[in-house]
Amino acid sequence: MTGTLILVRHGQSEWNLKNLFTGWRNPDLTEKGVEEARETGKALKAKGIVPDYYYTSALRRAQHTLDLMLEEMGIDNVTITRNIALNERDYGDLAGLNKDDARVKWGEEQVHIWRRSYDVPPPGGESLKDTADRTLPYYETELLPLLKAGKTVLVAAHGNSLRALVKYIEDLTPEQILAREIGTGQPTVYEISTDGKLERRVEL
Ligand SMILES: O=C(O)[C@H](O)COP(=O)(O)O
Repeated sequence: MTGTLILVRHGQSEWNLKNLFTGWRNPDLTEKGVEEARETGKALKAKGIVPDYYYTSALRRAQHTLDLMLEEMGIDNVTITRNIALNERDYGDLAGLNKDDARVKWGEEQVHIWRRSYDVPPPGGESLKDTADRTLPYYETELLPLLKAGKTVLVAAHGNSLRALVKYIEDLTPEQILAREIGTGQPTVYEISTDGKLERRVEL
């Protein structure tokens, strides 16, 4: 029996809307973000998916996304595990800055390197590799045993913590993962075999 892993990026946040680097800062969802989370919850419900376990980060936008999805799925009274291992990449000194202002200040190329290189961290923050170094051990110790046992696990998290997981699960190169954008509210669904390997990606 395969396990099912559902990864969902939080809906649009107030800082996504304002085009600000967010990282570990803690804005909530916009109205559009609320709607995106609800739509994803409805899509999972329509597929008859009922998760056994629920995980999210320590940040409000991901927690709120999960709560809204559960509401749409008609699920309540479940245990939700929150852990900073699933937090967004820490954007360090860039957090709170406008992404276009940062391009003017440091140049398009430098900002692109900070945002989309694999192992160059922004000043005072984490690279995608640093993010993977906390996200993957958590996946391996907490989530993978459940998936190997055939459980369905729902994770509401962030663009870059999810990118770290997607890279590992799909065995992508740094170049491949950096070209992969995960939209707000977007689900990625995998079936994982009893030996912990990716069996297939499922389109919702
Ligand atoms: O933290 C942020 O600013 C965003 O959620 C992700 O930003 P990115 O697209 O620059 O990686």
